[in-house]
Amino acid sequence: MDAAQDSIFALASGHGRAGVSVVRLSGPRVMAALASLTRKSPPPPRLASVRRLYDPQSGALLDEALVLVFAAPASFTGEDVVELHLHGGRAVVASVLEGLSKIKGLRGAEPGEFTRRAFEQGRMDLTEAEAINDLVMAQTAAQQQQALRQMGGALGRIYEDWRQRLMHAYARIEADIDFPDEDLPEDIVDTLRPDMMRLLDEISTHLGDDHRGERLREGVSIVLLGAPNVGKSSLLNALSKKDAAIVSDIAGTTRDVIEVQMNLLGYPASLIDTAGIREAGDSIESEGVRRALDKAHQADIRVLLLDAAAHIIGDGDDPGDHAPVFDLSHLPADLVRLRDDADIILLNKADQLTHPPYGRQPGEERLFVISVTADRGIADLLEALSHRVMELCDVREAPALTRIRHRQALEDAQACLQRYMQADAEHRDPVLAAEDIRMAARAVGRITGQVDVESMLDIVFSSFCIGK
Ligand SMILES: Nc1nc2c(c(=O)[nH]1)N(C=O)[C@@H](CNc1ccc(C(=O)N[C@@H](CCC(=O)O)C(=O)O)cc1)CN2
Ligand SMILES: Nc1nc2c(ncn2[C@@H]2O[C@H](COP(=O)(O)OP(=O)(O)OP(=O)(O)O)[C@@H](O)[C@H]2O)c(=O)[nH]1
Ligand SMILES: [Mg+2]
Repeated sequence: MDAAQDSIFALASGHGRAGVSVVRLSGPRVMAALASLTRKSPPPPRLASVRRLYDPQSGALLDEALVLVFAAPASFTGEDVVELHLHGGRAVVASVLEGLSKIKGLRGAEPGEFTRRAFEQGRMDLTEAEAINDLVMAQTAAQQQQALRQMGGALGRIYEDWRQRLMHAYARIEADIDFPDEDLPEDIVDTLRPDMMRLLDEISTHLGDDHRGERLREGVSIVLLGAPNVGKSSLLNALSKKDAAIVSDIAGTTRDVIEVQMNLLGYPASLIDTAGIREAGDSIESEGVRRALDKAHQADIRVLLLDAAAHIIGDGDDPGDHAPVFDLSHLPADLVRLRDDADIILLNKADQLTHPPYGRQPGEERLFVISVTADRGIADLLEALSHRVMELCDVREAPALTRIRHRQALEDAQACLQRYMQADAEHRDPVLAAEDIRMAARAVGRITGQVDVESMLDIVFSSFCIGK
């Protein structure tokens, strides 16, 4: 039996205790399955109906459920769909899933298999299917908005427009090769050049978005770095308002990477605490330092923490004195090596200074004096971080590119078009020009799933939840 002929089922709602749990079924056998579960004729499509459910083998009563039927093709998958809205709970759900697995022609669904069927039935393109998963995974409002835009087809329409223009150009070159028009000496490849130039521009602009859409989908990483004992874990806990990391006055407390998810003004970030960087005492700590540096290299935003008292020249002991002057010249060697101008620098434990100048330092965009334990300067810092996160994933030209799969396909298309543009007019072979355009069209078509996708569907849908 062809896999698409199987009927599938899965728990579509969350696991565990719940008010209602939804088990969804899709495929040609689901109406028969419903009959053997309810021992009654099915309710009419789209009319919510209460039914007792029985185990198809033992006949034991399993639940009193709300049943919904969607007849093909007017359903989410385009196939016959049955939904069982169960009294939530582990035993009820388990017994119903168990009952379903005893019915011939039915099997548990793979991750993303419902949405995959919707794609295979032509109810949506691949970018829309991916957006459904993004919507499920969305943790913040901005991610939700981006997923909804893509789910509505905004991204797919751009790619499909590009593919159509390429196919059109390809057809014209092919026609010219097959039926050269002796009266028109104008070279078709030259004629198409301005169009293809414009298309190449559009693709390049879309690619040159600094990964904003991808970062919005994945979240911005903020890594806290510094020598042991400077207060990195304390800061993680303060910013996230969670007791996520162990704090102690023993240098070398944190040895592993600790990550908390944050929602900053609707934008997603992961805040990452790391082991203090120093010549490590033992092999566990040195592995911790290695992981810290690893995270530092992948970070979107690096926050370097220093002990304010250790980096000060004259701390303004006399009340009339100027603000203290900080000297950042003696940082740990590893920090010096990776530091750059975009890094945020924090001078912590400023409560130990006589006249601490809390907050952002005048004339310095990224230098903050703070005290985590005294809660000074933290609100300013959070605001600055939020602003930076927003900058990093605020898509100016919506809809934006949202995943590496799309980026790679567009880079392929871009390379083909560049080859087409660069070909010397004198020595151009129209057959090769046509091939460049055709390859560009194929690359773009892979994004929406127009061409060449069978081999990658497993990869695309495996990151989905079971039941979606
Ligand atoms: N209970 C339940 N809630 C759900 C879903 C579901 O499958 N079941 N969805 C998914 O997981 C989403 C809704 N998606 C859906 C999309 C289309 C159709 C559907 O039947 N479409 C028909 C008829 C449209 C109409 O009535 O106007 C069609 O397009 O032909 C159903 C659900 C979110 N909430
Ligand atoms: N006075 C003062 N002490 C602080 C401040 N922030 C943190 N501390 C203390 O400094 C010590 C070390 O804090 P942690 O947050 O564990 O430091 P860490 O940078 O994570 O240290 P490692 O995990 O060892 O790298 C603890 O005793 C904290 O209470 C501060 O602003 N002022
Ligand atoms: Mg720590």
